[in-house]
Amino acid sequence: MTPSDRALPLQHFASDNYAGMCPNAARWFMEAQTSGHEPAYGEDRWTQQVSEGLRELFQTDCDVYFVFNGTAANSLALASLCQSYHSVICSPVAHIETDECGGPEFFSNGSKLLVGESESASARLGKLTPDAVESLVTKRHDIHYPKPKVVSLTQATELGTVYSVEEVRAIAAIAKRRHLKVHMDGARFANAVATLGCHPSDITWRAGVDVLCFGGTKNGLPVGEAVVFFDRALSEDFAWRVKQAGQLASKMRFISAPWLGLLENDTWLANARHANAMAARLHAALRDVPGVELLHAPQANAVFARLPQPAVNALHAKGWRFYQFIAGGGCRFMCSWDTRPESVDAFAADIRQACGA
Ligand SMILES: Cc1ncc(COP(=O)(O)O)c(C=O)c1O
Ligand SMILES: C[C@H](O)[C@H](N)C(=O)O
Repeated sequence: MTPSDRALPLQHFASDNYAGMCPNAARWFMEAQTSGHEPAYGEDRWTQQVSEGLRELFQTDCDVYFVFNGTAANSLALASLCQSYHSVICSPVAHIETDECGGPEFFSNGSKLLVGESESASARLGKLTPDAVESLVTKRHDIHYPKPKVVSLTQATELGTVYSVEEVRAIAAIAKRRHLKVHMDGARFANAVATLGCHPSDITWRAGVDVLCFGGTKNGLPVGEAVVFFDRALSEDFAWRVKQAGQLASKMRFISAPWLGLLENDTWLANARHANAMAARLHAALRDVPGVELLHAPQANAVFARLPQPAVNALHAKGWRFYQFIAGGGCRFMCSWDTRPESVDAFAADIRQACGA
């Protein structure tokens, strides 16, 4: 039986971007839709309500903006933290380095990304490490070197791992000591909080993070990421930066209202917990399949594995979609808020068959 023969529509393991809108987000989207005429450009009641909701969630008076996607969120947030002659320290597998097509450099008018290398186990798991940050910050102080100004962490990382509270604090402590700002690419922030079981403030402003790009798209929204400044001094004029970049939605309510669906009853966490659980289910199902080399245990909603190319080809021929270009390491099997256990089991069965088990 091929995936297309299955009764339910096929679900893929390429990206959590493949999933649709979760029911709660959809309900709020329709609530905003059926209201008739409403103020534009963020002056609507839903945008105000969800901004207040995020301040309550993070337990601090943070400044909140909404943009269409994560690349814009990261690029504009970084541009607001540094000048063109500054540099941003990130991990070698950081999305801002590998998958944003120079957006951060473009929107900051030239800030350079400095890749923090380390031989440590953490670095091999996609994390930026304190020693890598310290090494880059102290490497040079001459006028020819783009002055480090920001440290960027991805939480959860591009390799599906999660910084602990202590790890975030350790990097932020170096950043503060070296007068750097801390940016967090939180495209999968919900998945990290679900894994850690901590309060969202514990791995953000309480740990020293200055700005969080809070991903909603991968968590069940149709579109839309929140840029959350925990230091309002850093968001001065950010609204104009958003407008100039073409990221200010005129009908902002259709981005912000679905966010209320995520915040309601902590749906954002429930969606993330489910996606993480599906990754754990897939990892367990693949553990004893001959030919499958599991790269590391999942800490969020992705499983990374190396498969023989013929098996990859056979899976693609059966209609399964998944990426092989992430972080230069094997196949990435990404689970979403709506991934069904049956889809995981069917995919694992096809992997087993493709590997000749
Ligand atoms: C870690 C990470 N950061 C940011 C993004 C945002 O990318 P996009 O501009 O595709 O929404 C993504 C992928 O979507 C991602 O995986
Ligand atoms: C890889 C692609 O850029 C997207 N961020 C994803 O994670 O699917």
